[in-house]
Amino acid sequence: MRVLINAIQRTGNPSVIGLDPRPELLPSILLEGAQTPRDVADAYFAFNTAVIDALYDIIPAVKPQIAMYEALGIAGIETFIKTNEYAQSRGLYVLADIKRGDIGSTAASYASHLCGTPQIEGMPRFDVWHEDAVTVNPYLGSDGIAPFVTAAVATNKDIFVLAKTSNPSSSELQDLVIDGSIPHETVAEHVAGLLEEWGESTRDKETGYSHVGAVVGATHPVEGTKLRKLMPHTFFLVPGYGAQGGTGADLAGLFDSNGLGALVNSSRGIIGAWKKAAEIPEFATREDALAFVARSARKAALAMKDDISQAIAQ
Ligand SMILES: O=C(O)c1cc(=O)[nH]c(=O)n1[C@@H]1O[C@H](COP(=O)(O)O)[C@@H](O)[C@H]1O
Repeated sequence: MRVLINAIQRTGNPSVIGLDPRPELLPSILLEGAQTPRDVADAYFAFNTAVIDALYDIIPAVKPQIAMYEALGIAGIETFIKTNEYAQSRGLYVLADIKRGDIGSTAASYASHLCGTPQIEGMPRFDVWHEDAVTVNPYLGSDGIAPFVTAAVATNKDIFVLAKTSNPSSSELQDLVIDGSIPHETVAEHVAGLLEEWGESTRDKETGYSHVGAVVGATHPVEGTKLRKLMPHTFFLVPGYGAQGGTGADLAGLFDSNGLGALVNSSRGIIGAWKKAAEIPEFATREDALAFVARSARKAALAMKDDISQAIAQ
């Protein structure tokens, strides 16, 4: 996590902005005349670059969610990749939200998201996705995770594994108490133990954090605070702030004693901030619309930064 931690310290801002474009989050002028997936994907790219340009100096990272891009097929995937490349060129850490999980041999192919295409003799590896970290699902256990850990260590990148997710029905599985376990623990707490174990050999001496992070939703602050204590070497990605109801007050227990250890995500709350403006002007041109999106996103991101600083200072 050293690269991410350096970026957080450089900006003094442990937040990540989710690049999750959808048609309803774009000013309609950007989609005027759109007839094909490529037209929509091009509008998404213009939208993303406007947001990145507005924020790159005040945030450490972006988190593009692949679902929104996959929905557009090849044109969408191209926009996802171009967005990642553009964000990296602006100095941002790209945490790609791809949530993969499969048997070991297939996971090894998915892990090429981090370490490049599988190597065939005489052929170089291609870093096709331009990602610094990915999200991973632990449901298949250690053989589904190991290839990602190997890829992350080989490339000095990171993975973030789902532990306690922000959605309301996460309790259906993650809060189940494992009968017979001593001390009694929930499934999420058991995952916490596994994450410490999976990351152990990859810990950075200076920061104490491994290459294996955990996803812990801001919407479950009591459980999150418990998980923070169970995972002293595991950096948290904290989604659920903003649009899902998580607030600054919910974040305090998720950071470590140095005010590090967590990266708080907001997607709709920032890229859709323009829709909440007291007055939305008629946009005469696409440039006007993008400038308004950019200004609103910056204002919302600065407010989020302040909110998190206050939570850490508590
Ligand atoms: O892995 C994630 O990022 C994630 C995990 C989780 O528990 N909850 C969660 O909302 N997310 C993602 O975080 C983003 C949240 O978006 P907003 O609710 O718009 O801020 C989406 O891209 C979700 O897919």
